[in-house]
Amino acid sequence: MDWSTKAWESIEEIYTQILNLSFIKELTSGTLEREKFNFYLEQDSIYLAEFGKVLAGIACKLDKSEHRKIFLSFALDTVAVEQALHQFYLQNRKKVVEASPSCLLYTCYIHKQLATTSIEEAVAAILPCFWIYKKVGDYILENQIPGENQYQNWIDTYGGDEFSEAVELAIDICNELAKGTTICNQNKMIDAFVMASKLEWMFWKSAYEMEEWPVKSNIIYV
Ligand SMILES: Cc1ncc(CN)c(N)n1
Repeated sequence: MDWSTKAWESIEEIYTQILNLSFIKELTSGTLEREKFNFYLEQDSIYLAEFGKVLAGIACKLDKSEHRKIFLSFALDTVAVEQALHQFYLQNRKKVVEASPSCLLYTCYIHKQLATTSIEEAVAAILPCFWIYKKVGDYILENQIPGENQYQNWIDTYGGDEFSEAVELAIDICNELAKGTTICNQNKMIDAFVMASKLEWMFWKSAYEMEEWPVKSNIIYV
């Protein structure tokens, strides 16, 4: 069994719980309140900015030039496509938004992986960002009720064939890196993959709840 098969089997339950989230159910039916979707997109813009930096950082650490090129293209293309999607829905709204606790936790986690763990673990930590979104996009495409859905543009970005190519490349690189490393490190890669998958679940849950910080501040800038 290759590394990615074991990794996906390790998160089957988390994935099922993602599909059962109200956010995903209402995105599928198109009934998700726009306010919750906008909250999600604003937090996702913060997430994607950090995700892009981590992808570029991973590229710098990869030994194979082919892998480096792929990660640099992820940093440029994939993130650009997603940011364009945000502009479509938010019409370049320039609201200053603070990262929610879950968003901050997730972005700090992927930066921590890049800064303090092996390159294999760092790559494993970003794989759920690709793979879970692809699965969720396909799931929504297959299960949505035919007709107008105000979130169709979002659904089409992740479901269907275009995003698949990037996802397959990311999975293949993980498998190749896993093959070239120790069993112990392969297991650490699984841990990173599982943790990032939990953080994906939290990110959607926190968007639906429009998560706030439990303590407020009254910042006075100079
Ligand atoms: C939180 C999150 N995770 C993953 C993706 C898809 N790259 C995203 N846009 N946002």
